[in-house]
Amino acid sequence: MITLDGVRKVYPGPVVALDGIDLTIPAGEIHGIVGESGAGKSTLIRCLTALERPTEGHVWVDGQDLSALNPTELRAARRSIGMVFQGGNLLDARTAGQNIAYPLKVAGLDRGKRRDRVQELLDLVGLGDRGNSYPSQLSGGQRQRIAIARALAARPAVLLCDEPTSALDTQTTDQILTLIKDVRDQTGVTVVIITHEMAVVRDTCDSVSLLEGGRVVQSGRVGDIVADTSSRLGRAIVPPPSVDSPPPGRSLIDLAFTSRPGEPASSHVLAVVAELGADVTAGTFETHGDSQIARLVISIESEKAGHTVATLTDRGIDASERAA
Ligand SMILES: Nc1ncnc2c1ncn2[C@@H]1O[C@H](COP(=O)(O)OP(=O)(O)OP(=O)(O)O)[C@@H](O)[C@H]1O
Repeated sequence: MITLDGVRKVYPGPVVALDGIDLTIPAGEIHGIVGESGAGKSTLIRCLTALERPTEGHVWVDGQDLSALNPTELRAARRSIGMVFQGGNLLDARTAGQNIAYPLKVAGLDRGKRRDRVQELLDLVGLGDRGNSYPSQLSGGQRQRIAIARALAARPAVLLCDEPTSALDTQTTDQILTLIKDVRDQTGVTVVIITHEMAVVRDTCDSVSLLEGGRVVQSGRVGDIVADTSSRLGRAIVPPPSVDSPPPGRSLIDLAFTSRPGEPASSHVLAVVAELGADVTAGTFETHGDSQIARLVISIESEKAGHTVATLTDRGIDASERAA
């Protein structure tokens, strides 16, 4: 479990990078941290590894208040925190196996136990026969698998991933995210993923926090956030479908709604759309838990657009005209 309690970080300048962060991430959860460049994501992750000390507040990782530890205790505590960076950050002059063994050597594990643990980790990340390969002989996805194995070597309670897939293509990204989920399922490790890719949040994270100007402006279960049609973050995670511009004289209207057991919204919404004489242009439907999240684009004659949005809104449907 990770807890941040009133964490502020002010750099000389002064630059307020974190402005009072309160956040709890339960054990075994995969939590995404999203936000624009400069929002404070890297500072937050550096505070979680104690590479950075908060100016105010406390960071608890796996039951330990990092701010209360002396340098020796901190070195030991860092072993319970694994880190994975964009691009892997492997040591090029060492083989995959030696990269994974390195933290075990630092931890003082004897050679035989190291060898067994390295093989176990290579198997865990699906590269059981690549221990003798150098990073330059591996693909980007394979290097990232080795980086994950190295981060897990000392059996950390927490795995911090800073943009783990942003250097990878879509297929490799999916494989790495599946691996992170499998690792969490098998080991119970708590995972924090910093990402600018909303698809990572949608497909992988249990919960998410949005940082803006060093503050958490929204935080919660991904399923709840995407089900909340008024949430900007929810719409970023499940975006409306992209469609071509409408022909002259017609306008597009975006609808967002959520169907839950006992509250099936789709037939109601489609009936209102038909009653108003609008056409359905495109739609996205996604299931999160027991909710079905819908984003619909409808088209209508431009002079009826204002009335259509007002009627839909009156009937409790989230609707907005798409800017031309
Ligand atoms: N060492 C530093 N000294 C002074 N200011 C810093 C330092 N590190 C970060 N900052 C500032 O703190 C703020 C937050 O930066 P941070 O790197 O945490 O944001 P970020 O969300 O990770 O951005 P990015 O996505 O671009 O990496 C920014 O205004 C940044 O310029």
